[in-house]
Amino acid sequence: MKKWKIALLGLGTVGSGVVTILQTHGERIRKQSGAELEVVGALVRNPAKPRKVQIGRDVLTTDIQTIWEREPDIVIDVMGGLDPTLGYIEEAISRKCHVVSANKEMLAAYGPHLHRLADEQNVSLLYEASVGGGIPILNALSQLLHANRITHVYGILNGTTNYILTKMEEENLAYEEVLARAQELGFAEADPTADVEGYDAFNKIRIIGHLCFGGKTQPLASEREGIISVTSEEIELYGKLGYRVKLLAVAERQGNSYSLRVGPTLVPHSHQLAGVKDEYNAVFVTGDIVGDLLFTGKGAGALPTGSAVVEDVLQVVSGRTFALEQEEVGTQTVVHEEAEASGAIAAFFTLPRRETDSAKIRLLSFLSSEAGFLHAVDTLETGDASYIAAILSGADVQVLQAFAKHVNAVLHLRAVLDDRLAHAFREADVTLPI
Ligand SMILES: NC(=O)C1=CN([C@@H]2O[C@H](COP(=O)(O)OP(=O)(O)OC[C@H]3O[C@@H](n4cnc5c(N)ncnc54)[C@H](OP(=O)(O)O)[C@@H]3O)[C@@H](O)[C@H]2O)C=CC1
Ligand SMILES: N[C@@H](CC=O)C(=O)O
Repeated sequence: MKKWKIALLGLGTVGSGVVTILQTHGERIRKQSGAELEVVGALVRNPAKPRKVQIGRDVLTTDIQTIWEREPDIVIDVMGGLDPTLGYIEEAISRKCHVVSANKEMLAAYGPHLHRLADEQNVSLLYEASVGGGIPILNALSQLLHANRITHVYGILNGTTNYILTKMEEENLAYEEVLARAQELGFAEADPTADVEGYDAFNKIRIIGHLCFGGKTQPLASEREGIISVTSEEIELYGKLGYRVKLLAVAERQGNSYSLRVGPTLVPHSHQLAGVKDEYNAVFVTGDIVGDLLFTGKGAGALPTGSAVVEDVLQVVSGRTFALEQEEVGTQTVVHEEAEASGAIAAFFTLPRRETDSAKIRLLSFLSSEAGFLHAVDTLETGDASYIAAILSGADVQVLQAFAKHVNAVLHLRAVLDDRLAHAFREADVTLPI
């Protein structure tokens, strides 16, 4: 039986999950793969820190040279970040180590570069855990959908924000409280700003973009928005209109180019993505031959993510690697507002209490007659403010923004994922809640 020496870079949430799986499933892994996996080193910052797994003190090191001296066959990056991680991974490849990584930040920025180095050294590079936790989405895109041209990918790709949005809606908990819980559960990034401001989901959709549309593209950050502006009042009002707010990541082929976008999006209660709750992720893929596919599972946490890492290690043992899409398409950058101008858009207005009822009436009357085609509207009053939620087609974003300013309202615009609205255009009959 061939022995494979493994070095872990990092032994936190995911690294501990990997070690746990190797310990609990070692016998099964040996039988299934015909390989003996041995952890010969684990790079950490603080070797004295209590660990969630039993591991020999001599395995831990703070010195990368010690890792190289142990001559690993496979290096697993569960450490995260760009610096010094990228340098370590370049070094690992130059030493002809196979690489498995969970590090979406690094792969979104340097995936094509690392693929080139890995190809030159003829080693495997796999990173299933970087997108969708335990869901085998990248293996499917990279290895099982070659004949298909992927036309769309819609995903809930961040467990932390999906957990926050779910708990805000179902348990009426405050944003800060749920974020703290997500951190305790090990879902959130070291700096949770990456989760709540949409950078993490953007990195993941960018990695999907490389695999579906090729690696030579540089999308702009202006297409990314997180959930920090989403309030419980907004969730409640859109809920009354039949929608759930989800942080959706979208990659879409457009002719010979494609667009990437991340933002809070209204998903109708009847849509499969609306039922994806807590830390679960889901990826909706459309191929030109196969049609629609839906992948779902836990998108964060030690064991789901550890499972993806260990399965990648077994792919390495079988001689497999990920491959980028070969048919390059150019990139068309779609700015958030433009993306929505052609279809439906959701507008959420907050009017401070000091504004008179007349501002609310003017706003409702503008929405019903001048702002575009109004599909649905509802209002909510609290001690502090009045809220108006509207779903419109054919609205001019600049006109909406100007009118909001005119009546001293704060406006948040959201994308809407609802094919039914195209058909409902000019058929709906909306009664104003005045
Ligand atoms: N948590 C999750 O659910 C998921 C995480 N990921 C990704 O997996 C990676 C790891 O995440 P996670 O396990 O949550 O992170 P943690 O913060 O829990 O663990 C990071 C580990 O890396 C070590 N480390 C960090 N920087 C250095 C450094 N400069 N030198 C040596 N060791 C270092 C830490 O050492 P020490 O323990 O001594 O501090 C720790 O063991 C990240 O890329 C993350 O984005 C991907 C999918 C899901
Ligand atoms: N912070 C990430 C962890 C997994 O990628 C998330 O919440 O999804």
